Amino acid sequence: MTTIRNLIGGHWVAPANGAYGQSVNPAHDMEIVARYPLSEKEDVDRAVAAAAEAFPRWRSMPAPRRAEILFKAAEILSRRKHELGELVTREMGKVLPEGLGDVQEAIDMAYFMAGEGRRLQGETVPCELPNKDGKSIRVPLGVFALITPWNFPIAIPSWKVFAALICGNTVVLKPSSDTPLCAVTFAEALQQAGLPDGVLNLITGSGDTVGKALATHPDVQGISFTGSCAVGESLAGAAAELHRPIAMEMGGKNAILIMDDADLDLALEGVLWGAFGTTGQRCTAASRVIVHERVHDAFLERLARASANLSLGDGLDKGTDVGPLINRRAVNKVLNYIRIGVEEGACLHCGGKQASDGALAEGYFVEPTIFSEVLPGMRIAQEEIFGPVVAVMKCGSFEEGVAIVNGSRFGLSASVYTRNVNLAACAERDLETGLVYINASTIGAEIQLPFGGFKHSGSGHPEAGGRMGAIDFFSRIKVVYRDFSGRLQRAQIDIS
Ligand SMILES: NC(=O)c1ccc[n+]([C@@H]2O[C@H](COP(=O)([O-])OP(=O)(O)OC[C@H]3O[C@@H](n4cnc5c(N)ncnc54)[C@H](O)[C@@H]3O)[C@@H](O)[C@H]2O)c1
Ligand SMILES: N[C@@H](CCC=O)C(=O)O
Repeated sequence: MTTIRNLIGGHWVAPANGAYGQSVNPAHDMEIVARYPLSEKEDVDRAVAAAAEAFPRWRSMPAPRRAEILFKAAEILSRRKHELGELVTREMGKVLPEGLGDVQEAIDMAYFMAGEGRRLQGETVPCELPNKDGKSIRVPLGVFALITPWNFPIAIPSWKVFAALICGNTVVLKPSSDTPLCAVTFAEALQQAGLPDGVLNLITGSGDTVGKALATHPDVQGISFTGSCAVGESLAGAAAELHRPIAMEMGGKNAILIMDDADLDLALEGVLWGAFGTTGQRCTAASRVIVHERVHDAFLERLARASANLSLGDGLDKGTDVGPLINRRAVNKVLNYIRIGVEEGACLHCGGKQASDGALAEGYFVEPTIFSEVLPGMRIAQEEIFGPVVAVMKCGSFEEGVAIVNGSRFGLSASVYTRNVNLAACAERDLETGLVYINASTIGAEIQLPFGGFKHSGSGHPEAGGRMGAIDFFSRIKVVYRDFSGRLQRAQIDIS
């Protein structure tokens, strides 16, 4: 077990109150992975002060020089990929190939954002008057509060940290209390890469205390939040009052639509991976599957057979397909939704129980669960469960299928399986989600494009990835006019 500290102004320091919490291995809940500071407002104040102090020098460093540090961070993360991937599996529970993928996403993001250091351009435009020019430039905002969840414990901090830093901001990162050691190890890699003191600060502790104090701190200029709708929307109200920009990446109720002409082998793989990969704990997880009535029964039977063959276990074991849920609260939440589904009259087609045979009793395991005969309005088809539970529905046409997909308060990711190019094009146009996949599952977005949801899944600023998303959110545009005529030009033209 490791005892971790907060990172403030380049130093690893104990919390002022001396209080600690524990993160555990969700596959073996007796194994304590780390003790982490249960920080309070005082610690947040110190971290924000350190970030504010570091800001002027970091902002003045040319972006290509800032990029060199990010390139180095990418190299260090690559060298330490296996160690970090295993840590992700131990602290968060996802299977090792996904743990390694989590780290790889951070490496990709570091390289991508480092490249952006040479492309932080604005524009230069011709002016209406002679001897005058005008340009727009990108400038950083100042100190950013970065608040992150546990399900991508290295990748998600990296989305925010690298984008904020390359634009010249300094940051205070508040990771989830379920995965503090992952965040600390990530921050250590950036320190090793030569990041100046105070540019990245990290404070652990509860959301209600540390997260709230950070998001509402008077010296914070912007907030980037990824997590649940309930928390995100509460922060949005506070951010509006404080007049500061906030990006919110929140939950989903993502759907796969399978048409009668689809390649069913491909669709089956997409549903299995989308619904049960990461134990259903992705914002993009496929939790609704809408199947054309002509292929519904055959597909359902194949899906049930394939999911019954998935092997549950410790994600570090080679044969494991599905790891544990993050904690006991998550197990109770998922089992409660399974009970609700049964009460609502859906058919519990397979799974549905906590798995507790042998070593599984030591962890937070729930069987991959399929409900069939689900109606679109049922709670299991509308609310984010965030576990290995999928609701299968039937549709009679493409239009009906699209209406079911869109009949949700969420709008993060959707996919369609069809061999008909016209239907694929219509899906691309008509699906009301920030991400649309054609003949691929709802998960597995790439970092070089913006990532964000419509409706209650996001704030409409897709700050996670891509130039249009991240760079636009973490910088603002300043316009500069230079008049080098040396005289009053107003008289020469009708000008407002
Ligand atoms: N759209 C995306 O990109 C994306 C990605 C991953 C996860 N998610 C969503 O995240 C959720 C799961 O993550 P979670 O359980 O960690 O979410 P959560 O909302 O409980 O916590 C997210 C972060 O917010 C902090 N927090 C909690 N209460 C707070 C408050 N009052 N003020 C400030 N901060 C507070 C937490 O400590 C944590 O660091 C799911 O809903 C999932 O869909 C979304
Ligand atoms: N990057 C992941 C989603 C991250 C959130 O949970 C995906 O695209 O599936």
